[in-house]
Amino acid sequence: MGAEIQAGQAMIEARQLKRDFKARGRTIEAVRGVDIDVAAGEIVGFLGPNGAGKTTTLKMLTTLLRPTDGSATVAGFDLRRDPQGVRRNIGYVGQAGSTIGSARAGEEIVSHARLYGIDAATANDRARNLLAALDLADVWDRKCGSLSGGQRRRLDIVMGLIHNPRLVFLDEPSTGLDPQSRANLWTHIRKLRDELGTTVFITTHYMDEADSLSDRLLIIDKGEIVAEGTPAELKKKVRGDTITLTMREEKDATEAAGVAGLLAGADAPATDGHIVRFHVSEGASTLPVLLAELARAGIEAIGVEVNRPTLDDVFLTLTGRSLRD
Ligand SMILES: Nc1ncnc2c1ncn2[C@@H]1O[C@H](COP(=O)(O)OP(=O)(O)OP(=O)(O)O)[C@@H](O)[C@H]1O
Repeated sequence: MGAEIQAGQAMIEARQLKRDFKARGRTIEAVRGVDIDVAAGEIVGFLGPNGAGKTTTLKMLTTLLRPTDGSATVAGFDLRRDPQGVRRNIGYVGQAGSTIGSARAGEEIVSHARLYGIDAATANDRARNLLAALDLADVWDRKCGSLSGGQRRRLDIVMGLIHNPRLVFLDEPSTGLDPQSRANLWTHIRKLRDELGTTVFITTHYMDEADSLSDRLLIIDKGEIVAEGTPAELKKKVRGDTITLTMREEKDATEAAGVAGLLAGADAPATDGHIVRFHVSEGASTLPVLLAELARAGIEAIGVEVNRPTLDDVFLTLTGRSLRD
């Protein structure tokens, strides 16, 4: 048995967790030995570009995939020695969702709870409480397929929490939702932590989601953790502002990058099609100089933006690439 975990103690402690895949005679090092520490009661965002190793890591931590190497304790249970213990004490909400469209929401949750050996009366009580907590009190008799995208995602979360796990994994929970439903989902995830004390480990490739929802972030790239800290701490790593120029022609972008690279305090500009992006220590005072230099070179920008540092800039600074790539 794993001991009861108090707030602030380790809920996930992974050491050098590694997973290779063999495909067509090649070895793909999907996760190259990551250390992950999550304390009880935290909301931790796991952020990285497509193919970085988020899902593979999540599958290892939830016992769905065996690590090639390394060790982990999850919710107080050893991943290798007691995968059953891990499974019983975590919730997992995958990308695909777990509800059947033609089933009625209340019955669906109760039958899911019965799979965990929870008696019908307890399952009923818990289902009603969780539905109320996620603003779904009136969907009990509704068919799952008739719910909105946001409601259905929250219903998936209810399913993942029905056995009272202390730790829940959410794999890209807001993918496909409109901005308003996404913001609403974040409010509910925060409420889960605040009211039930649930530890939340959430994968996402949305920077705004990672930024506004997470207490702490882990950024993964090419199977390795490249940064870790609160969103504010990470953004402090990036000094200055980002200037983004949109040019009419791709060849203008190359020329504009040449001009921008000569400005005082500018780093090496990155071009992407018609777009040129670079950092300067102070955007507002650099802008007039930049526009004058572009005019002198006979090139005109059709769009100019100055932005404060984002998590994408953190990633760009660390890896030289954009998270969106
Ligand atoms: N079963 C598999 N067989 C072979 N290669 C795999 C397998 N699963 C994942 N990979 C590879 O491992 C790497 C990491 O994939 P993973 O799905 O963990 O990334 P991800 O960060 O979750 O990406 P996404 O945001 O696209 O879901 C990728 O190069 C992927 O192609």
